[in-house]
Amino acid sequence: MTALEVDLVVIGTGPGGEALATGAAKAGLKVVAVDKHLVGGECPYYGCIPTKMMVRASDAVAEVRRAASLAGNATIATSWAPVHRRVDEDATTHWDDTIAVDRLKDAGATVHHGVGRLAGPGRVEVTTADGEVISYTTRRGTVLNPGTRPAVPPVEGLADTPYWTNRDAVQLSELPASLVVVGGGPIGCELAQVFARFGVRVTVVQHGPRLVPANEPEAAALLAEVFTHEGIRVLTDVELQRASYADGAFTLALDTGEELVADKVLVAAGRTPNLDDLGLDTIGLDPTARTLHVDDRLRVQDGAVQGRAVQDRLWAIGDVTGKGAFTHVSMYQSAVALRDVLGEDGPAARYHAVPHVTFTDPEIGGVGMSEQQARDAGLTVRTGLTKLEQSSRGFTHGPGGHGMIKVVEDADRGVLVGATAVGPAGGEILGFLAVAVHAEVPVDTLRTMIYAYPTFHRAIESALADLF
Ligand SMILES: Cc1cc2nc3c(=O)[nH]c(=O)nc-3n(C[C@H](O)[C@H](O)[C@H](O)COP(=O)(O)OP(=O)(O)OC[C@H]3O[C@@H](n4cnc5c(N)ncnc54)[C@H](O)[C@@H]3O)c2cc1C
Ligand SMILES: NC(=O)c1ccc[n+]([C@@H]2O[C@H](COP(=O)([O-])OP(=O)(O)OC[C@H]3O[C@@H](n4cnc5c(N)ncnc54)[C@H](O)[C@@H]3O)[C@@H](O)[C@H]2O)c1
Repeated sequence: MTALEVDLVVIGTGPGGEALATGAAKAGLKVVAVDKHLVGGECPYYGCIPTKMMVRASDAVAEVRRAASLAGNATIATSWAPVHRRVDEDATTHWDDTIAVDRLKDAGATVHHGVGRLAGPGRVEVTTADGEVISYTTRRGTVLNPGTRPAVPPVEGLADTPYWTNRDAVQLSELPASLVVVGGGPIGCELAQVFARFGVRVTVVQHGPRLVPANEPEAAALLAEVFTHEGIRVLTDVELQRASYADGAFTLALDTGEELVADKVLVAAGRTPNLDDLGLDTIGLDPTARTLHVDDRLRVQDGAVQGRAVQDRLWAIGDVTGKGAFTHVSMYQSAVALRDVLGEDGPAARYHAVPHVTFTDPEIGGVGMSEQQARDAGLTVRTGLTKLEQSSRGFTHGPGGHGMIKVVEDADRGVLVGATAVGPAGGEILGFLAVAVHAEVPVDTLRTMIYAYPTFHRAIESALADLF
């Protein structure tokens, strides 16, 4: 075993870990970054980037189909080949991270492909891909950014079938004729719509009462309506009881008595945090935990003792902090933690205005609290809602113009604490609402400004007028 001393070890290079390692190395620290798979993490290779390329393609298909009622005959002979090519070549360079590794090395970091584990306070053990074990003592500390992997629900027989996860779904070169998507969260919904628009017969099995449950129920209802209209079968409040695979077909038994038969099954039923093989027990933390407690500088806390760091100089960022499993949260935390690592001043992390967008069509953007969360927090809540179709822009847009704006006000303070924007550009409209929630802009100010006509965002004015 080789023993070395460095300033900082970053275990896991998701988007935040990669950025933090780069920043620390550029600032002159001796940095080691270790990833057991690809530098950059889930987002560029199996998550955001490839799936948004797929979404872009399926939106193009939908727009061609809508053109018929707007501009005359248009037909499209869909092909998955260009989608696969873009994902394979442009997005992931064949799932090869050489460019990212070189970028990190150019910044001055040492990069290992291997597994990093804590080995007691201030110590990290790295087992490289070729079996070498290096023991690092860290002068500044360690940053944990291990991310998550797909969770597999404990359904009888499922583990023995060749089910897909998001990792398989983004690598497809050909599409199946039929697909069951298990899970109606963002991954399940984005991919269900993509594949359906390319001609796959899709059924979504969601064990909760609605799709995309992290969003307002009105948004979920609208999405279910659009899915049904597009030919996607949406089953909510159903439990998958058994799964089997034989002769090239999956059979899924539901608690309703129905048996679904499909060519493929995509499991998109949540994520398992990569905390179980990180050596957390060597510093007194529970390796079976689902999240790591962090303070507003991302220092890992002893969950049992309020305000006590588990050890000096251990940070965690990204999905495992439980503050929102999004790339922008990982990146935001990365910047806050980097300042702390470097001993620089700057704003602490706040999460009152975390935005999120599910890139279905319509896009579902949300920021801050839902109405229910605001009520549960004991706020005096007023809400306002307007349908996009009732706005001039929604009306002129015609097909594909479904959407809504919902705003949630803390009436005692007269500020928005949450908002939802659903529509063709829901994620972009959300930007306006994110500023309002983040900066706590008074509702009176929002009500008395000028909204360009006829934009989608002008519907925000109507939602504000509806507050009661
Ligand atoms: C299909 C899909 C679509 C998504 N779309 C979006 C989107 O549109 N927008 C958005 O904001 N978010 C999206 N996300 C979520 C986003 O990918 C994650 O929030 C983001 O990657 C941040 O994760 P992270 O920084 O926690 O780490 P991850 O990206 O999960 O990376 C963690 C890294 O740590 C490595 N690692 C783990 N344990 C060890 C260890 N012991 N030693 C060494 N290395 C280790 C892993 O190999 C991995 O490379 C999507 C996710 C999926 C799955
Ligand atoms: N556009 C985006 O920002 C985006 C896109 C995709 C993923 N993500 C991130 O990745 C995370 C993981 O996404 P996800 O969709 O896998 O997880 P999720 O936890 O958000 O949703 C999974 C869904 O599966 C359902 N489910 C769980 N077990 C089930 C079972 N046995 N049968 C049927 N349904 C079951 C749950 O009710 C839940 O609604 C998300 O929380 C999100 O933060 C973000």
